[in-house]
Amino acid sequence: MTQYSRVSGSVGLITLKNPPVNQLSAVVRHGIVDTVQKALSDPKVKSVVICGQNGMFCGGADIKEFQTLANMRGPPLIPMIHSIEAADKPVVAAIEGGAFGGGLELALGCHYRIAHSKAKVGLPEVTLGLLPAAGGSQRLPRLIGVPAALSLITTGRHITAAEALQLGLVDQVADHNTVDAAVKFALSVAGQSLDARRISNFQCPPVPNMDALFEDVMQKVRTTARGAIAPIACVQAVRAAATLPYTQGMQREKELMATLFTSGQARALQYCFFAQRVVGRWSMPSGARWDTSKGRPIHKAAVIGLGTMGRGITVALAQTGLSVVAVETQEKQFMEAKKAVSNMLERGAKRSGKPLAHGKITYSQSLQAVADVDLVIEAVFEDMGLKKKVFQQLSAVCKPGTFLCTNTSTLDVDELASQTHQPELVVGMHFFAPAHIMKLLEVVYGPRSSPELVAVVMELGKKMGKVSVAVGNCRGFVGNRMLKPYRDQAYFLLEEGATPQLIDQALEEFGFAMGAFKVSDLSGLDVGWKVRKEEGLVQPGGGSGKSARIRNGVRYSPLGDLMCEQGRFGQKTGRGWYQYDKPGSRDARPDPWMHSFLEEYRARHGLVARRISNQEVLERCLYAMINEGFRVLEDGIAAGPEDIDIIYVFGYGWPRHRGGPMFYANMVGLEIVLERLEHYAQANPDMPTLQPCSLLRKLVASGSPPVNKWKEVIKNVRSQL
Ligand SMILES: CCCCCCCCCCCCC[C@H](O)CC(=O)SCCNC(=O)CCNC(=O)[C@H](O)C(C)(C)COP(=O)(O)OP(=O)(O)OC[C@H]1O[C@@H](n2cnc3c(N)ncnc32)[C@H](O)[C@@H]1OP(=O)(O)O
Repeated sequence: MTQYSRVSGSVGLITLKNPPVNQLSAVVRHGIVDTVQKALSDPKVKSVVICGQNGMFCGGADIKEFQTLANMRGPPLIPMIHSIEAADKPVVAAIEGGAFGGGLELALGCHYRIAHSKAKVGLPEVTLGLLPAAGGSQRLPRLIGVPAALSLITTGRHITAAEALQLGLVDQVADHNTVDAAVKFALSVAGQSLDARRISNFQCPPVPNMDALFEDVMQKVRTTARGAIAPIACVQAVRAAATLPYTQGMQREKELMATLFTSGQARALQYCFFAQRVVGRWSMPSGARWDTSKGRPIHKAAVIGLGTMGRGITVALAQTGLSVVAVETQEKQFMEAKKAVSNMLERGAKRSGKPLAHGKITYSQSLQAVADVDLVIEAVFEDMGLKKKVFQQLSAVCKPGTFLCTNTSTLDVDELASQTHQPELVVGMHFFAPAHIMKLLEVVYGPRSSPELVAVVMELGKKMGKVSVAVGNCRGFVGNRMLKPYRDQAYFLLEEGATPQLIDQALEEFGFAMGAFKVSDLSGLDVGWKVRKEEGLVQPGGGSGKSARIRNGVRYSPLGDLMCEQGRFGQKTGRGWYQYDKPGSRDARPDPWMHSFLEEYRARHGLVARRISNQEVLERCLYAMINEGFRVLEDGIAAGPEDIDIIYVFGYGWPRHRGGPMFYANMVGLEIVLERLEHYAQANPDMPTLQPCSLLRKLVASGSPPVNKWKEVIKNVRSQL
């Protein structure tokens, strides 16, 4: 786990060996303590280099050890790092690949840091619901100053070696062999005084108006944290570094960490870390899996339809370095799209510092231009007739073996596949707007989809920087399917006495970026109206009599339809569930009109408004969504709860520190979720989405196992079907 050797005559070389990222598990910590001791006590050794094997310095503490305190055995990190800093021989960290969390804290305990030019460093503990508690919150501000340390520690962002050098976080950047450079450096500093190299002895560089700085940062962090506690603790810890002597600062770091370490938020965020990796190991009901299915390289791709989604997808593809053929048949849209894509690429290049990808795109107004591409993503208007036609044409035009993907968010992928000669080469690629920014990609396979294609698309998603989740084909796939009962409950609550602001506030206090009604105003009420009209659900004036609020025997709220009849489509018309200064404006303000609209609606339907509590809003909206999540699992549409949770965290604004809807259900307690659903279902027999799903009942009957054990119960349930 830790290898020791003497190199170049007088340099003790310690190599961390713990795949995959040389995380600081107990045995590695043991190894470091032992080998440092060995190097320091060997008179032939004049200086020491610490490096990691396989081009990776260290990914930090072993997060798996955090699952239970009982797992945390072995030498603790803090004294281990102190003993390195206190050493009387220079210790140099040779950082290849990355130094993250405890890995960077270890490097900060060394007297010098040399990083490879491609290495990255950071303190991402905040993203795991923690803070850098092996002295990182105290040493980093002393080394690089309070503002830069606050920026790194409160966001957890990874920075490049070049930025680290500029900040003074590393002393040298190496272009070639970092360990050789570090050994050479170690030889050059042997015997030199280390007084000025021990960071814990430093004072934080003075900052003018320190109080104002911290107040300002705290306010910003509180706004962006949406209820997460770790970013706030991070600010408090850095403040301790700026205002207290080192030992007292360390004490404060420890106290703050103790609160975070056992918090539900830390559990949720660490669950998300591993869930994100679990979904990469996709599987299909056929038994095809990520490790047995091989894709093939894609050199050239095409996008059909350059509306908002098509433009974003074109940009995302071009940014991966692929050649892209962008097709739009309508002249006006074609011209506008070229300009828009170009602007998006320029903004992206500015943001990322990467070269412009203009040259990668060829534009065409003819579908014939895609004849030689390897993969096509169709992003035309959401209309089954139109999409079918496009798929028939693609099937005729493209070379055999071309993968055909649809960006539909609502339509049946299998029906589209059946329009082609090779339905096994068709899948859904459900991007989220804006497609070049949003991280989520739902990869929708049908019963005939080839595993090779799923492998190709999952890999392509990764190249585009997306978190791709493979799901089965059903109405709304996973994300939108679960969103429907959530939205329905929000509408029903309006009928029963709530206001859009009351519901949104409850959801935003829970941690959602936006409540259900603000989201509806943003995406446009007319989108759902069009779908409902096509489904024959809309009645002029909302309908009348008892049946006005019932469709197909289940409760229906015509409120959204009535809003649309009044031209209230949301932000785009300046009026929706809220009012806006002007069409296109984003600043939602409560609209007094809504009050009379709802009162008149309730009077017409004989409804008496009652007081709705935040608790009821959360229980009805979230538990209805979670209940649908259990159905999704039961139907085999998602492979596991992790898939659902990652879809919600990355695509639907679910607060990450609550771990996703299924993890949240587990945290609340499945028996409580079941009991509340039963309660609401009994009170609302016309709302079948509140009837607890049989998988939920079975999980409760099986003793409510933790979320990572659900798959076993699901397997049993499915084998009985
Ligand atoms: C009353 C109670 C009081 C209790 C007080 C307790 C005090 C405890 C004191 C602790 C001191 C704190 C120390 C420190 O501050 C805390 C930390 O260091 S937390 C960890 C910080 N590090 C990170 O967050 C890095 C996480 N990793 C990554 O970001 C990436 O993995 C990477 C390093 C950038 C590499 O990325 P990739 O190359 O893309 O590889 P993957 O991400 O796919 O990972 C590959 C593989 O490795 C597993 N893994 C990665 N990092 C860790 C880790 N730190 N620990 C364990 N496992 C890790 C990852 O899960 C993958 O495995 P797979 O899922 O594929 O099996």
